Amino acid sequence: AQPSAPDPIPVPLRDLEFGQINFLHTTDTHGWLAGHLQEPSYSADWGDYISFATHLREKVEAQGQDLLVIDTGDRVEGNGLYDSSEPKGIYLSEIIRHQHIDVITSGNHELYQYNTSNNELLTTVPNFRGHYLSSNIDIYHPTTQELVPLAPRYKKFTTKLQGIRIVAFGFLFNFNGNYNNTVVQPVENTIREDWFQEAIQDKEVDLFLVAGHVPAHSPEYRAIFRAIRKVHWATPIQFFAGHQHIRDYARYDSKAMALASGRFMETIGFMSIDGLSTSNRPTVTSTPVFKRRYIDNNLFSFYHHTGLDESSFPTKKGVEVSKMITEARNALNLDEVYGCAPRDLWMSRVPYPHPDSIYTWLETEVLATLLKDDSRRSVPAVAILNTGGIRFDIFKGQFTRDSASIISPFINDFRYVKDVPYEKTQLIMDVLNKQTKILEMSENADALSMTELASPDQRDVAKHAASNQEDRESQLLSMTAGSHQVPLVAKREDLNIIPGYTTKDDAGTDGDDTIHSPISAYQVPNCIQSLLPTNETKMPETVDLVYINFVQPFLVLAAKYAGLDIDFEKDSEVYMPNTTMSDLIRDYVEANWKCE
Ligand SMILES: Nc1ccn([C@@H]2O[C@H](COP(=O)(O)O)[C@@H](O)[C@H]2O)c(=O)n1
Repeated sequence: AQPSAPDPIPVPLRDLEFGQINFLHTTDTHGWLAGHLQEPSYSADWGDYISFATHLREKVEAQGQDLLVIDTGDRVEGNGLYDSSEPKGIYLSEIIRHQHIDVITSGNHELYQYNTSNNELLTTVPNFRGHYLSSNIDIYHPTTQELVPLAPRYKKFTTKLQGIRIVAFGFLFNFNGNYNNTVVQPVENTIREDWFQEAIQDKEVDLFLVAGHVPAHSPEYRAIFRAIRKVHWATPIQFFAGHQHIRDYARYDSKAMALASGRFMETIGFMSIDGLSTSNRPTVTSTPVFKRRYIDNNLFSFYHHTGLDESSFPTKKGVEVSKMITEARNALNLDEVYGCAPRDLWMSRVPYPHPDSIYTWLETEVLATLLKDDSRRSVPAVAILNTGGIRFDIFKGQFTRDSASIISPFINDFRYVKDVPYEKTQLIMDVLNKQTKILEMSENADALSMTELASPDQRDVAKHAASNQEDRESQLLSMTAGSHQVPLVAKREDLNIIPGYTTKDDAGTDGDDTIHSPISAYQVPNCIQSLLPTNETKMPETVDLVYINFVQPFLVLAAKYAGLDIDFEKDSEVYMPNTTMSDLIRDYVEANWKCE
């Protein structure tokens, strides 16, 4: 772990149940390779994970079993270790490559920016040659301009000890926010292509492995499941899922399961399958047994599951990689303190609006006091921010350079359109926040869903809110299938049961390795707004409609619904040039949150 990482708290744990084939899975790590430096439950780093995988491999191989390591993308954007170097990510790929990963895929975040996808093609794919799969992404090669697959579409391989024959794919969900140097083909079209149909015709297969940056419960994975089942009615299929930032497990039939392993290096997913029929060991009965576990990413869990301790656990490589992370963090000055947060500010642990909601704070403090374009000083404005642009809670205490990247990593500009009737801006806000269903039924249904404006785990909170009438009234949900954060060391006095993930999934409520008490999650809107200046006594007739540029495609639709004829491409201009949300937050912290 990193030198400043808090020690994990001893807690009651459920064991791993090993099988013939075992998997470790990460997804949506978003640069958090140092682990969580303010939360003991998730305080192990990538070096510890390397040691953990090494020991587990030794342990299962000693029993004649196999272990595969999977990563399903969104390794970038979301932490100072990636976002605060210039260019971004100069340390990250070098650190990640030290983990042996058997199947690795791309997420949507690898494709938002031209440089990120090129770096994927020119660095990460070669680093994981033979393991990186890309079934539905093509890229215009930066030198030849030729459209080429980002990586091989699929592979067939056999496991080291048992020779289990696996056909593996690597998918991305139907993403359309990529920069125009990449092409993401919808999954439903990809599975009609000859290469995919040929791959699934193979009769010499013991297991299909579908790794992807695709939610476990999703139309895309359903489609792949159906396509494989049309040809192989009984061959086991193991899906590895991501993107929604939640712990989740989907059961498609008795031989096809999907595991999603959370976000931000909080969770190491574990999966085992026993009773596979293989060419070496054909079995006739065979309904294989699938077991899943969501491991809290900390050394207490790692020691427990490997049966090792402080002195026997660290491997040479693991220690070296932890050191590389420390050095990178130092070089990037990630511990530089901008100020001290006087209290916790939560994304979804409190309702919105609320004095402890990060969104209320942004509206009433940060945007209200700092969002001003010099050339538009005298003009009132309505500023719109998508809640998904904010990625993490703020914890009471030191707010560092790292915190700024963690809270708001994106390089989104502010833009504005002038002379928009104030009333219309409120209609627009209504559409962005409330009219999702109408928009989804419209002809643009495939293109945009307003829920993309919110943070990914909110889709899960919304799902549970809709299915739980009682809780709906208060919008309070106990932590069920979802993600969300444990408030640091909020330890209960009675037992060592600390708040955290209490996952409910298709296999029940016993998936988490750590027995936690639940925490709450509230729904928040897709977008929030601030009227500037805030001391206006009466509502202005017209305003500058200011927005973060990620919102623009959604605004185009919402403005149409509100009866406005705005050509956002032509009529909008940059507001506060060279300023991002992260800059505003940093300025606010420096000016207002002094450390005692
Ligand atoms: N420039 C960006 C990019 C993304 N977002 C928000 O993040 C969501 C996607 O997050 P995942 O980690 O699940 O891929 C997206 O839907 C937006 O809400 C953003 O605000 N700005």
